[in-house]
Amino acid sequence: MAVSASGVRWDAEPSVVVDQVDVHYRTKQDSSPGGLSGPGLLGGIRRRMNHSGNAVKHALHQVSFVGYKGDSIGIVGRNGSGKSTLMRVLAGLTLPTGGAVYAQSQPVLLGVNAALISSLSGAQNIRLGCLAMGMREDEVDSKFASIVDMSGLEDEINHPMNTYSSGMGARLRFAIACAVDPEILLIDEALNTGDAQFKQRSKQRMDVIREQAGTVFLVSHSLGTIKDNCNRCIWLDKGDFVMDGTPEDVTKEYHDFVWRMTEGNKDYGMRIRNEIMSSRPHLQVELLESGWRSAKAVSK
Ligand SMILES: Nc1ncnc2c1ncn2[C@@H]1O[C@H](COP(=O)(O)OP(=O)(O)OP(=O)(O)O)[C@@H](O)[C@H]1O
Repeated sequence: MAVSASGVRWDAEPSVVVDQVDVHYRTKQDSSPGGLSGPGLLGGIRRRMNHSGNAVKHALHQVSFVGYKGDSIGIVGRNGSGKSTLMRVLAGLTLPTGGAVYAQSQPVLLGVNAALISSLSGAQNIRLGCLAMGMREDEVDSKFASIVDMSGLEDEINHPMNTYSSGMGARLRFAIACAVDPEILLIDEALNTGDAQFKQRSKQRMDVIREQAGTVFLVSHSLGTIKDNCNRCIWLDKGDFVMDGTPEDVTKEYHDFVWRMTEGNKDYGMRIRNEIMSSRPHLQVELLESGWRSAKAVSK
């Protein structure tokens, strides 16, 4: 599927429309003598504080894009760029401060911290996780064997989860999240801890979701993982939506940017980043007669 610079396509059906989403976090400042609100730093801090003295963090700023059925969208960006926040907004776990998200079905978030209980066995956590995602007891029974198979934990499934390595835990969480056959699956860094066999299995599972006209979002710091698993990539930086395009194009620009920021000229890096960002057409979300939303690209 072709991906234009605006990310808008007419040959595919939208599954998620993100319309000018802002997320601002408010955090209490440390008022201790050595804390950030100390007098020497007041000038810099005040600009980012609201009148109650709380710091305001702009985790996402006017983020707009459309996810289509069959898309597997990689999300890249430096630490603190807003990738996990975007996943949480898509899953409905964090409410946007502004803007809106329209999704054709409930997105399922698979995070490294998915709420399983470490003192329980893998088998008990499969039941717990599936019930928590809304499956019935009989559905859990019928899918149990395939979840164990997907997790690759046949021998360890009755051991407590706190005896698992991080990769084994990630495999179990992935297998549980996939069991509900989500149309929209959000994966936050979970694939990075798995071994080669798990990476192969998870890729196959993601391919099946896409083939069934689902949409996968994949947050990863591994550009290889993004290129191997995605047909499209979004680059976030400090809450800004910088670029949307093919994984090859976006990861190359992002890689060059990171190199400039760490090894080269930061001002030049930021200038190129801002130029890429401002060359992106503006997305205008439209309400269709069907009640659903679509989007068109308009020049700024
Ligand atoms: N619950 C929170 N309260 C206050 N600030 C938060 C909260 N969650 C995230 N932030 C801030 O919002 C910004 C974006 O965080 P987020 O976790 O979405 O980034 P990220 O791109 O996923 O980072 P990483 O690559 O390090 O996982 C960061 O500056 C972070 O400090």
